[in-house]
Amino acid sequence: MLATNQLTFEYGSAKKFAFPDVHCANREALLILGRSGTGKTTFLHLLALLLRPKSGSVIINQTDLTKLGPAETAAFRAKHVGIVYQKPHFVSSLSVLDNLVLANYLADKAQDKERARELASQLGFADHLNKKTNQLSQGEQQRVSIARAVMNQPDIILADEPTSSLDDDNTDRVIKLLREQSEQIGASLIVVTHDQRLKDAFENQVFL
Ligand SMILES: Nc1ncnc2c1ncn2[C@@H]1O[C@H](COP(=O)(O)OP(=O)(O)OP(=O)(O)O)[C@@H](O)[C@H]1O
Repeated sequence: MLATNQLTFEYGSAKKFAFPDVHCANREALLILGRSGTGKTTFLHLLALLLRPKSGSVIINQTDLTKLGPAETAAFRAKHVGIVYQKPHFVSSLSVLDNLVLANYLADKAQDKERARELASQLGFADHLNKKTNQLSQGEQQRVSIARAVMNQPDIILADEPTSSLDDDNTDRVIKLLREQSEQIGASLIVVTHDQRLKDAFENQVFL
């Protein structure tokens, strides 16, 4: 479960944001829509406490993330939050498999190569596990990114514009995979996007 309460943020005094309150229960999905520049990435980064709000709270399960110190926040995020970034960030010197188990390492968990292989076959990139990530197409990298986000069975999955560079077929596929994965592990799924194609795929929507 994720809930926010009266979140505000500033990039200096010229750029101020007051975000609407959002709530997303376990197994629910929420689409946050907004045009370019309305603060979607900023909002997603506040939900993951990658940015610290000026005021307000971010509650995940029973924990108010804004009350945690930096080290506790990083540990909480690694264990409980899976993030699919707008542009996938991988360690380019590592294989796809090692990029996946890196998520275990960062969450202080045992490396689970079996789960990585299982996710790779579910998400359709099992043949690429030993390749470097830059040898994969954009659509394949996006699927690896989803697998990495769910490696630790997080409570919350946050996805930033996961479909903006994909064609219609891959867009449908990525949204289906995100929804299936979040339902399988009982997570809350929050997607921020300007991609109007996603409007029909989500019942719960908030506009920034
Ligand atoms: N580090 C920063 N310092 C100052 N201003 C910033 C910074 N990051 C973003 N902004 C500004 O804040 C606003 C919101 O940016 P943000 O990236 O959150 O928007 P967005 O809705 O995700 O946009 P897009 O859909 O184009 O990715 C923009 O006007 C941007 O220029």
